[in-house]
Amino acid sequence: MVKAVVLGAAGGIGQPLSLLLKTNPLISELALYDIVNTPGVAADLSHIATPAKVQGFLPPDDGLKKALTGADIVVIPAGVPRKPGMTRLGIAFRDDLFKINAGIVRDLATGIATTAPKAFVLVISNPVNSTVPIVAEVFKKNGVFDPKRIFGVTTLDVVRASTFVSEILGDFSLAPSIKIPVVGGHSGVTIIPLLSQSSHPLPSSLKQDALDALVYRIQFGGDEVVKAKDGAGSATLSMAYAGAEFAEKILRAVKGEKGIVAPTYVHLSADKAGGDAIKKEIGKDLDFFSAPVELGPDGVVKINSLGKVTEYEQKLIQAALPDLATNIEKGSSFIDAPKL
Ligand SMILES: NC(=O)C1=CN([C@@H]2O[C@H](COP(=O)(O)OP(=O)(O)OC[C@H]3O[C@@H](n4cnc5c(N)ncnc54)[C@H](O)[C@@H]3O)[C@@H](O)[C@H]2O)C=CC1
Ligand SMILES: O=C([O-])CC(=O)C(=O)O
Repeated sequence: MVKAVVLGAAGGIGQPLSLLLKTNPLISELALYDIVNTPGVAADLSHIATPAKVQGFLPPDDGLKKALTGADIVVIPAGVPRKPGMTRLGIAFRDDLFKINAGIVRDLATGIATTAPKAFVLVISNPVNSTVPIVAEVFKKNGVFDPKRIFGVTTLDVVRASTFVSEILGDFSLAPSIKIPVVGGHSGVTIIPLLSQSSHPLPSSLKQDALDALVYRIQFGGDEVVKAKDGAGSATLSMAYAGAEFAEKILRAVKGEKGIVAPTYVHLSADKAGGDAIKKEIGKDLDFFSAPVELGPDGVVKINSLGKVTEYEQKLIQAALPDLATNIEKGSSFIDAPKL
């Protein structure tokens, strides 16, 4: 029996993500929580002939607690998305996104820490580089922090890398089999695609400016969608796909499947030796980093090395570090200093 919970289940990501989780045969119970509309979304999904029993919950009558009771895996796409002109973190508009989402994530994390502290927590809400540290701090405050069980979902960057490389290779049918580690964090220059390790090498004729453009497209893929949606939000459907894919990997690992590895943004103490090795590779003592992580029944088994990186990729890593450090500090200090 596996109970999955979606917090923010009525939103742009929440609805298609809940649909995909409802169709996952590994899930037997699906609880949908949001501040609006979950009874309708749950009723709708509950007619689908798959095993998961679906229920919707709202804040009144302890809805969050009821949704989370007995949870094995909790996915959090709650919060506001970007509008054109906003970035995920930083000054002005971006601070508005952080301010709102930081408080939402803190409150939801408190609910998980007090009701389902052993659940795997998958954080989608932006800015991921800061919201994951918020969850970690809340768990520490409640004395239940287990770094092996808290994940920032960076799968959309991995999915985009596969898709965009398939385009360059001129064969979309390759997209599902192209594997590229994308490491670092989840915003702008903190997104580091290690294209030299692609399972399907880029053409040797690819010029430097085309490589730069590809890296830029992976780092700022979110902007493409924000612009195209023209005020109606950011990526939702591709994110739902990516979130469901990552959740499925966790569930397969829990069931005992071995050798499942996925890039994800974790606290580097989740595997002390592996985490220390990453710190050495990047040359900085960061608490969080997205690295290829081997998953098992209790979450993180091993944080894998970044492997052989080119000089170009080492520069991308170095360019990411200042932002990452600032983002992590911003999230971590939010719990101790809630006044912004
Ligand atoms: N990690 C990633 O790769 C990605 C992350 N995102 C982020 O995901 C988040 C959600 O995006 P969308 O679904 O497009 O937004 P949305 O606005 O369509 O949906 C958000 C949902 O959260 C709900 N919500 C707000 N406060 C809540 C609370 N306290 N408890 C429970 N639910 C609450 C809202 O009612 C709404 O239904 C945003 O922060 C966005 O930036 C988006 C795309 C990719
Ligand atoms: O760009 C955004 O704001 C949403 C996001 O995280 C993405 O699409 O990768």
